[in-house]
Amino acid sequence: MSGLLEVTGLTAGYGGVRVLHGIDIAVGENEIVAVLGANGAGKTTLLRALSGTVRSSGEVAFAGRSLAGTSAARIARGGLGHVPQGRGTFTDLTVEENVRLGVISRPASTRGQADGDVERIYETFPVLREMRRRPAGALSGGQQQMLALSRALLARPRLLLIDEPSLGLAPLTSADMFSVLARLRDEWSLSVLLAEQNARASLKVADRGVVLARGRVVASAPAAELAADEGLRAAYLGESPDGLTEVSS
Ligand SMILES: Nc1ncnc2c1ncn2[C@@H]1O[C@H](COP(=O)(O)OP(=O)(O)OP(=O)(O)O)[C@@H](O)[C@H]1O
Repeated sequence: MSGLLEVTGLTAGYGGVRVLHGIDIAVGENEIVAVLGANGAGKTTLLRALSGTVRSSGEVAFAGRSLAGTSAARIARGGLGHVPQGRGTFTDLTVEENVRLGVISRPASTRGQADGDVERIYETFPVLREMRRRPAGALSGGQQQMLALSRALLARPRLLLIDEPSLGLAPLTSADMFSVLARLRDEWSLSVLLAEQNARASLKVADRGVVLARGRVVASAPAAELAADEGLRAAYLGESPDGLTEVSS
């Protein structure tokens, strides 16, 4: 598997307080990698550091190029999309206006195909077509998450960084959300780096998982292996050893 994203020794923090202490992580082409960890482990900071929205040091290579010193805008245009926690939809704008905001981050050479991609998005998420003239604030939480994903897709990313897509969603909606990610990976030829507290559900769709604790990688393994490791889940993911208590998100 070729490494689309290769990160070595990544450190980052806020105002002089270091939060990430030398992270190594890789994502291959068409791979879904789940970054797991309890509250405050550093998942969000890792995604921010990769998208250039938090300053970091260390080596980050994306599609064979170093991202050192690259601005957040260039990183986005270079194919690394970021769907932050909280979705960031503009509730007064219509669904379609929100979707089309993604065009701004598109490489200039692909702007001509934007209409075709909007159509493809509506094929992927028919409910967004039905609601396209409605304000985004009228959508449910799960639909808003689809909208945030759509906007990111319109920027034509090769890798999507997605922060806690299941946050605040009812369990069934959140299960749908994870299966949507697997579909997007296949239909849009994407790789996905997913930050999640919901270990069990995210490991069902992920190929591999990486567990963070206090800003360090404490485990990295195929998803099935991590899912079966009850001791690890109890130690770092807040689940009971019998595996019956799912982490609430
Ligand atoms: N903007 C910020 N300014 C200062 N400290 C921050 C900021 N954002 C996060 N932190 C701190 O960085 C550490 C890691 O937080 P981060 O949000 O990356 O963890 P997380 O694993 O994503 O947790 P959560 O699931 O709660 O989002 C925490 O100690 C947090 O308090």
